[in-house]
Amino acid sequence: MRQFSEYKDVIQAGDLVLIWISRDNIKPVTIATGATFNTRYGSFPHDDMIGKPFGSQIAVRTRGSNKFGFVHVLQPTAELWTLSLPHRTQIVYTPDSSYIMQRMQCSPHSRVIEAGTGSGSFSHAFARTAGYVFSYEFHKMRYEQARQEFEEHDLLRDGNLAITHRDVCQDGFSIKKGDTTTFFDHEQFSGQQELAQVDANVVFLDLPAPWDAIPHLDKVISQDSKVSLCCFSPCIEQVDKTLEVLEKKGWTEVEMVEIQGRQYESRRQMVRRLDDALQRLRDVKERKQVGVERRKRMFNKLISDEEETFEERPETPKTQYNPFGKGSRVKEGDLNFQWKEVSKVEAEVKSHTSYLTFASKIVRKTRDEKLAAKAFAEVQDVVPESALPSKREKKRLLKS
Ligand SMILES: C[S@@+](CC[C@H](N)C(=O)[O-])C[C@H]1O[C@@H](n2cnc3c(N)ncnc32)[C@H](O)[C@@H]1O
Repeated sequence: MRQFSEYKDVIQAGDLVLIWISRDNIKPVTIATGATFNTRYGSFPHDDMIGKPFGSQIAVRTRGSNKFGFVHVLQPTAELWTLSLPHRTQIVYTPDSSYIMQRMQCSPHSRVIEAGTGSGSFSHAFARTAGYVFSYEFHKMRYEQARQEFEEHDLLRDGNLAITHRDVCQDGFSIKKGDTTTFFDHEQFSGQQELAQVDANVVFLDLPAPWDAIPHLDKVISQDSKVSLCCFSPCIEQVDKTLEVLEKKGWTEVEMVEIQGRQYESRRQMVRRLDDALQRLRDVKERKQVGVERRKRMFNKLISDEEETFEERPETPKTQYNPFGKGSRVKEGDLNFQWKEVSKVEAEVKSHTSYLTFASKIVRKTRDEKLAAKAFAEVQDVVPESALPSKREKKRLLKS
């Protein structure tokens, strides 16, 4: 079973699981009979997890107390892997990777180039969505670690990912036999070909100097379909240099985007009217007047040397409803009052990770009439006759 792209119901020995201890603490563990997973909340025997459905809560009694510690055992997904993977580099997080993939229309039809691999965070997301992923890393140790992880996660042999040890800025993206790569390990590619057909239509560059890698792309990108590119750069100076090369190399539709995650706090606020404010002022004035009169009476009693008696504090009616805070408390959303939805946004932006520079390229701009006719024929099978263009319209479209 491909652990990151197929689902199963029950945990078995040998499965990679992600153990959710807390929101910031998720640990990848391979389940083994007789093994134990130790945390500060207690020791969890793997045997308690085997046979349970994924997502189960596993509880153990904390030693020396009557309390229980618990964890949740989750099935691996690209998103959870991003939160739990061992960091070897800065990584791309899900808010960025999901946006980038949808902007580049990444789908099972996509052949992706990713450089560098880094900690393999984005590689997992790409591998789940794309048809094939070519990932490149020039740091030998990071290459080895990522290769081993991809192997353990079934992304290589039976999967749709290949990693190549390469400095793409210097040596480009072409892969040939003899290179340090997992590409030719795949049975399906173990034929006679010497040079790999990369044919990428999605390119993602998370490198310090993407402008040095971009000129090498022409040799490996698709000649027949639109190619989308995204460069992930933390500094605006890098964006500037990238833009220069993109223009020189004929990339179009260039756009720079920055993702800024913000926390919105949404709640309901009671609707306050002018009448409410006037009522509140009258109320305050009335209470003040009662107090002044009471103090005046007490003072008169003192100087007239009358026997001191404690006057009962006059009962002032309790405010039933005060939209300005004090008085009877009204629960947020109480149906007896009117409310409006409001939201508060965090004042500071905390999440700048990088600037995303998008561009696209169409290499062969001539129209393949046979392919167009085939596409029309395919559309005809799924679209009702009435929604299709007339014969004359079709001819005109084909000519245009
Ligand atoms: C920020 S990390 C990539 C993180 C990755 N996107 C992730 O989500 O885990 C950048 C990686 O690019 C690699 N790198 C830098 N320059 C390179 C080059 N010229 N060729 C190949 N890899 C390179 C670095 O070794 C590093 O591992």
